[in-house]
Amino acid sequence: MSVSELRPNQEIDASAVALSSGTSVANSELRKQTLMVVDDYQSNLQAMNALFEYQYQVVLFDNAKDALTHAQQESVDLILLDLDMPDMHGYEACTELKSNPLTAHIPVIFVTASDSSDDEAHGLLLGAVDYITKPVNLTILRARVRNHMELVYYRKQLEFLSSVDGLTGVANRRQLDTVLLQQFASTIRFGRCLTLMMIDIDDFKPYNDFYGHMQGDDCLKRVAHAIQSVRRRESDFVGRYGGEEFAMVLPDTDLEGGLVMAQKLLQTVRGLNIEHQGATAADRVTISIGLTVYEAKQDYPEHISVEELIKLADRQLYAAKRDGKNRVNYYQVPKLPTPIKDDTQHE
Ligand SMILES: Nc1nc2c(ncn2[C@@H]2O[C@H](COP(=O)(O)OP(=O)(O)OP(=O)(O)O)[C@@H](O)[C@H]2O)c(=O)[nH]1
Repeated sequence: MSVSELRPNQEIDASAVALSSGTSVANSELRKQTLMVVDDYQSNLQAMNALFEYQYQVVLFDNAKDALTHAQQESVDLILLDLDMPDMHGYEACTELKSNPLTAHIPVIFVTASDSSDDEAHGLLLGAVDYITKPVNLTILRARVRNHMELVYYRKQLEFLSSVDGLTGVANRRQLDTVLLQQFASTIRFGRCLTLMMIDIDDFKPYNDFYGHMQGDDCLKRVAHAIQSVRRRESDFVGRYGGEEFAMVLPDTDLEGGLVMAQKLLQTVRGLNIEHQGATAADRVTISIGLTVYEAKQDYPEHISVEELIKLADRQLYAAKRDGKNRVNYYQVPKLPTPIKDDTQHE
């Protein structure tokens, strides 16, 4: 049977549907995986749509150029790609997909009338995960698509698990480093500003000593959750820096906005009202914050590194501890002519 003769497949494969649930462990929302089909024949597109629409979100393109643009902008899990298309050959499209960091991870299956083994070898060497020849055996096509979708699902689960801190559920240090590096690079490139906050639970050693390590873990989780809850924008990012220290990255946030967020953090953690008999600053759990704002300025020739940015925020964190804890200390890069010292930042 040729592709153009395909008919809707009424049988829904239960295992494939189960595997098409969302891509993150934390986010349990059910999301159909997305299958992109690129073929210049409308009848083939409609046939593929009919075959897969029950299991997957199917997006159809009759030309490679629009398909490539879509794949860069939207989430696509797997691509069925024709070889002979007027606007761009399938090999060329595959090469473009694989050379773009935004689309390189998307598996490509060639679906083509060419059954030459040289063509198949070439397609696979270009990075395609599979090569299917027309006329297509429907059962085999469905099975192959399902198998590759399964791999995509598990790969995404692994990616998610490897980026999350097991105890608190916020991003782990690895992910934090990656995001901070990306955001800082884009801040410099586009001449914007960025706030970095290093956040440390006060007197956490005495807390562990007094209440026990398990309750210490519980306290860490609650504080991490409270810090997360203060996020306002999609781009605001929280990660566990290590031990009882967290970091918050706020792109496009200046000193004023950063201090507002820091105040909210201090209040929110105090508002948890977690009793702490060994605390020096209050009778409950508090945090101290070291805040650095970086403003990319045209006339400021020296760009500091991410490591220096962290060091500057850490220095402010130590200063906040030294000044009595439960407060925020800050620094602006480039340094302001007269640094603001704002004593209203703490109780
Ligand atoms: N329960 C628990 N404790 C942790 C974890 N990670 C680090 N800690 C503890 O956090 C404590 C940090 O203590 P210190 O670095 O001395 O700091 P502190 O007592 O908070 O003092 P200040 O930072 O000056 O307020 C240590 O006792 C660590 O064992 C964790 O995952 N769970």
